[in-house]
Amino acid sequence: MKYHVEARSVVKRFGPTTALNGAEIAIAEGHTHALVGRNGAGKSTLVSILTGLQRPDEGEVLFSGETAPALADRDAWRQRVACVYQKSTIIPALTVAENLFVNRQTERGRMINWRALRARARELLDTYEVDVDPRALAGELSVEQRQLVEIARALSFGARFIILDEPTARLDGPAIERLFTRMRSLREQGVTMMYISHHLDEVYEICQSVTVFRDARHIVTRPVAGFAHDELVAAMTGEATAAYEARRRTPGEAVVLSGAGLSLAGRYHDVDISVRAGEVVGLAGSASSGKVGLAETLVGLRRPDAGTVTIDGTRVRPGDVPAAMRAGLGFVPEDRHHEGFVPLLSVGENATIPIAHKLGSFGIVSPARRRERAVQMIESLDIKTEGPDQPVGDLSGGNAQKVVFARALVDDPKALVVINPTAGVDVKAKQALLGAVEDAVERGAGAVVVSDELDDLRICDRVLVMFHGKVVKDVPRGWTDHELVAVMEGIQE
Ligand SMILES: Nc1ncnc2c1ncn2[C@@H]1O[C@H](COP(=O)(O)OP(=O)(O)OP(=O)(O)O)[C@@H](O)[C@H]1O
Repeated sequence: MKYHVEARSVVKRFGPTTALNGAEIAIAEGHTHALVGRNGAGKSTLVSILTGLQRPDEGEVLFSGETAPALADRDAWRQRVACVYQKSTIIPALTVAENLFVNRQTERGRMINWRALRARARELLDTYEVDVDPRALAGELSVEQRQLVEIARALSFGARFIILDEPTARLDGPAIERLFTRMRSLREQGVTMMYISHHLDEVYEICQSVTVFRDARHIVTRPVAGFAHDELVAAMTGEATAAYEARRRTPGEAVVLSGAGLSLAGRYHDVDISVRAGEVVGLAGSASSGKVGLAETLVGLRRPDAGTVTIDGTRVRPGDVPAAMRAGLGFVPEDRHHEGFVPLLSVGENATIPIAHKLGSFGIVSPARRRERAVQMIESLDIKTEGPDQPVGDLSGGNAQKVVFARALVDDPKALVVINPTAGVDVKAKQALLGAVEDAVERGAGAVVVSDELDDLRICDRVLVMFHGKVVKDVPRGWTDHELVAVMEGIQE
């Protein structure tokens, strides 16, 4: 078989952590090949090595049988491989055209000709059938449009190998389908792709072959056809894993979180929501439904144009996160990179921010108590880290998400709001996080779970479905995927 890309016996260490330990991958020409594994298995580290951003301590990378270029030769790497990361590399303050030609605007030292730049951008976008205005500011694009611009930019350097690192994590159902259609057409044109995802159903849908990494090593490579789901999960986790069983409970009477008459222009209109102690309420809907905006209002990240938010009996000042937390809120934001954690602070410091005032007298935090609490959280959420002193910025994506979760739970919240709580976490960790929400609810909290994932919504006692900024249906437990999706897409009320 002809391999487009190979990594052989790759070792990569970060201090005491061995992120890759003799890891291998070989991707056949023209294949869409999945790379899966638990959080911290070494997938992103392999991506950084396959894209020439990091040098392996041992081992080698080959493209079409030839040794990879020197790290400093960025152009040579760009011609061989492109990567669409979950986190955008697009510069929001620049236009689409500028982003497409960043670092290559001037040819032979000439002044930038803006008109020509836009025309070239238009041509490039047309070639790859991307319907985006080259004059638009990149920061105003949707996640989907931004990814398409990144794919077009990647292909424009001539790369025939694209890595997609969790590309669907922030896309809704229809956008995922459109991405898959595009991937199929790229494959027909002979483009080779490596696809990283924690959604195994996507792996079965779009990939032909799959490689499993576990604990920094290659475990198996097989065609996806005939690779049973249970077997794949067992290869990832090293053991048989049963499906998560949502628990049954009877919600109490007391309302612990409510929003009344909430409106925010362009997002949602005149919404009432009320969550009782011991109850999990889901919020579902497409990207334009307003569900994330509503949740962000409940936690104080957004100030509504009208309406009130009450947490555990306290009417909180709109748009004031600390006030909401003082009233008893714990939350997991949508974008962990912005509002979730402080990368330079340690795991322990991040996880205990909300209780800093309780860990010592006179506002001075006792390091021993912080450490003790942090160690408890690391154990209970199974966070893969060197220890509480490691900066969160060094953790793998899924493990950083668990730290954000730890922070949300550390002060025993009365009201818990989690937005796409399991984004980027592996199958087993997903169960641990959903279990942690159910535990908090059993201790008397009320929770709101906002998610694009039907699996996350299964723990909900009821799901409020939003469509174009309105709550259109209150769906009790027992729904089927098909029924819920139909309501979310506005097909059925
Ligand atoms: N810059 C770094 N400094 C220290 N440790 C690091 C660094 N980058 C990665 N690691 C460690 O290497 C290991 C592998 O991380 P990597 O990000 O490759 O995992 P992953 O498989 O991509 O996980 P996820 O599914 O959570 O994204 C982890 O234990 C991580 O903490």
